[in-house]
Order: sequence, then structure tokens, then C-alpha cells
Amino acid sequence: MSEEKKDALKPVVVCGPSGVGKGTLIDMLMKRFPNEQLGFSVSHTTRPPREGEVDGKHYNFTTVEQIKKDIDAGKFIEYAEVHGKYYGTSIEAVESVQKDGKICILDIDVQGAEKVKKSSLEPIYIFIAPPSQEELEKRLRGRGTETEEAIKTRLGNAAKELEYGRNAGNFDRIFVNADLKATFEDIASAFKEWYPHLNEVAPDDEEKNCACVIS
Ligand SMILES: Nc1ncnc2c1ncn2[C@@H]1O[C@H](COP(=O)(O)OP(=O)(O)OP(=O)(O)O)[C@@H](O)[C@H]1O
Repeated sequence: MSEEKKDALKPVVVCGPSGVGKGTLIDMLMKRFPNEQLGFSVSHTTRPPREGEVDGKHYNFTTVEQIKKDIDAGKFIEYAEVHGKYYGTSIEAVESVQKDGKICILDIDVQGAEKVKKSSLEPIYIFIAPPSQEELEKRLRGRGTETEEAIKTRLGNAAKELEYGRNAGNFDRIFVNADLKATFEDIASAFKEWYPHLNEVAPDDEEKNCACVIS
């Protein structure tokens, strides 16, 4: 891929504490810039494929031996071992989205972002911050997906993550997600500035098409 094309399609690392609204904002971006202009990388896993799952599409299926080798060789941006099965995102998987002409969105934590910095990827780094710790706690509780213990762990991690996020130079842009609609419009404007080629759906059509997006 030419340097020019690579630059025009830099991946975007979206970072921020759990519950701050990353997933919500990414969903909204996908609707504003539709038709696979933005994409996600295909994760690797060592668990066996389920019926209908296609290698390279749903997951890149691999073995424990191979993934361990690849992790040691620094080929992974992030990985986790869950009940003896590995899951992870490889640098190559992200680059392959870029090669397909899409902007790859990486929703990762601070540790993941630090790893990306050591890799050959040259993404745009954005950090989503909550307006306050209290509001973050409210959102995490309001989502109703976590146990009390998980909420406490996430809030504990959030303090460190926020410190890292606010540190000058760690991110290209910081967005404080107070009002969801306003934050989203700020991010969408930044995308248009970074990627002038993107085709967007008018906000009115977006709301007509998907009343579910904006709560
Ligand atoms: N600006 C906002 N104002 C109020 N609520 C919001 C705002 N942004 C997001 N939310 C709500 O906060 C909750 C957490 O958002 P979301 O799941 O997108 O967070 P996340 O950063 O992706 O979390 P995780 O990293 O745990 O996946 C959701 O219920 C979402 O609807």
C-alpha cells in the first residue's frame, strides 16, 4: 500500500474508561459513515469454530502453540486468556482492514493503546473522558451489565486511565462525553477533518433510519 493511501486510512484507537460511552459513540459513527467505510479487525481465537463460523471472517482460528509464538513475537496488540482459550487482536488484522480501504476502529483500553504505540501501526489516538467520576459510575450502574464487584474494579481502573488520558501527548484528541449528541457531533467533525473522503449520511436521515441510536 502506498504511504499516501496508508495515511488517508489511518486506524483510529478509541480509548477511555469502561462505561464512558465508547461503544455507543462508535455505533453512531458507523451509522453516520455507513457502507463499511469504517470497519473492525477480525480477532484471533484458539477456541474451536462454532457452526457457521468462517475462518478469517468471524475469527481467525488458530492454535494455542501458534498464538503463544505470535504473542511472544509482538504480533498482537492485545490478547486475553479466558477459561484456557486465547482471544486477541493482531497488528496484521488491523492492517488488513486498512488494505481493504476501510478505517479500522480499535476500541481498546489504555494498556492496549500503549502496546499499539510500540507497534508499526500509526493510528490516530482519541480519548473519551467522562464529565466526572460520579457520572461514570452512574453510567456503569445504569447499563446494568456488571456485578457490583466488576463496577468497583472498573471505577478503580478508571482513575489511572483518566490520568494517562489527560497526560499531554498520549492522545491526539480528548473528547469529554457530557452530552452524547454534542460529543458525537464533535467526533464526527474530527473524522471529516481527518478523512475528507468519507461519505456521510445527513443527521436527519440517520435519525429517521435508526431511532435506536440516539437515546
Ligand atoms: N453522554 C452520555 N450521557 C449519558 N449516558 C451515556 C452517554 N454516553 C453513553 N451513555 C450510556 O452509558 C452507558 C455506557 O456506555 P457504553 O457501553 O457505550 O460504554 P463503553 O465505554 O463502551 O464501555 P465498555 O468499555 O465497558 O464497553 C450506556 O448505557 C450508554 O447508553
